[in-house]
Amino acid sequence: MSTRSIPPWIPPPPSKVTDFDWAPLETLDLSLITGENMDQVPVSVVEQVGTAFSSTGFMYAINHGLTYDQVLRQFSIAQYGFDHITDDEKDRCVADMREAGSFVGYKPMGHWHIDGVKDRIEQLNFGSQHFTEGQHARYPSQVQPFLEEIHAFSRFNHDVILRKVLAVLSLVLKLPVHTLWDLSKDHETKGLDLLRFALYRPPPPEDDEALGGVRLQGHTDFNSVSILWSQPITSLEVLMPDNVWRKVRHRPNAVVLNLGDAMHFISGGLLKQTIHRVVGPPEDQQALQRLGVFYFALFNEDVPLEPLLQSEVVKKAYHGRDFWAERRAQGLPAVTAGEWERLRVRAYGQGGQKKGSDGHDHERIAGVDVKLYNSIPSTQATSHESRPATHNVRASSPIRARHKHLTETPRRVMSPLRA
Ligand SMILES: O=C(O)CCC(=O)C(=O)O
Ligand SMILES: [Fe+2]
Repeated sequence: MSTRSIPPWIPPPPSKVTDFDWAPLETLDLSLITGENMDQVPVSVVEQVGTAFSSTGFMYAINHGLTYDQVLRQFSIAQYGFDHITDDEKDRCVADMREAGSFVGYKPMGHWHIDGVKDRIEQLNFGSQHFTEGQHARYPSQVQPFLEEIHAFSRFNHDVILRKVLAVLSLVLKLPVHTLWDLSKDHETKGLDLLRFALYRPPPPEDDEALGGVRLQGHTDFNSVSILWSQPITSLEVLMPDNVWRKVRHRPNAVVLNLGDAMHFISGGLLKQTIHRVVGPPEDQQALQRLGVFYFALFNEDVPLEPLLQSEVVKKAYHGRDFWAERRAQGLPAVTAGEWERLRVRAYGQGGQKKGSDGHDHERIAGVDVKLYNSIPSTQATSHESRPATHNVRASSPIRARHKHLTETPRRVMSPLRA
């Protein structure tokens, strides 16, 4: 494999602000899952993961098998890409989000306009079906020399981390250990998995002002399992079961796992698609760019998002519910994983949301009510200095809103994306 020499990406220093009410997340030790087919799973792991994903819905995972240097190499490639791709190449490779509902390629800043505010997130998305040589031209020429390395890393996410997580989750659903893997394994021919590099640039103060410091609106991911490679900028927040946003603490060389809509549907709602968002970091990180590396896994595109009712626990969780009632009433089947992904990508951030009586933004996708959250206050550190700077300046910031008992109308902010 080529390992072209490029400047190493040095993780930015962690914030000195540490007195947050951090999200108390469980840690999955992936080395406990063994066997050639990654199907030897201790009972204690099944219990731990089952509890985590039916409550908080987020977990750390460690001992995945890559060294931190191997992971940082991907961050270096990502940074190199964002630093060197020319405007012409960005234009040439822009992802067809509106028509095809696909993130594959380059996502420019500002594709999402909400209430006149443009997002400040650039992305490069590598599709699992688009690593073959004939597909290389989809990607900017500046990153083409790295596609082999990116592909290998992407495969590692799928073939090791995802496979282990799906083995555990199949057992959580009391199904044969390979069930969820069998629905996901053909990602290079029938899948829409994405390896994503993302660069969050600090917004101009007026944008932060308008959006209350929120940079990616509270959302659920669209896919099955999201693998977020931990990075040091303190910005990711999870909406916990007690309805409080808590920050996810950086752990070097760990991943943060969460589940998306597709897993929620297929498990009859037993497994949670947890709401999360990205907010401005503490003062000492405000000026920094935030680089992210993510793997968004999905079931193969033709898999219907029907609950797996052969599982007794799924059946029980689904009792009295019908995710696809509206479609059935029109004589239509449940959507497939691919359809759901494309519909959400197309709609995302295009202004189709409506404010609900609960204050959240709602989008109707395939007859399902999809919520985008902005109005719940963030839990903050106890000291004044530790609050994100943007949260100190606005009368209507989330912090102030909390003190006003949430009487303000929530703002519409950029919704997230994918996954
Ligand atoms: O930037 C992050 O940490 C999370 C990004 C995210 O939630 C998404 O892209 O769906
Ligand atoms: Fe997300």
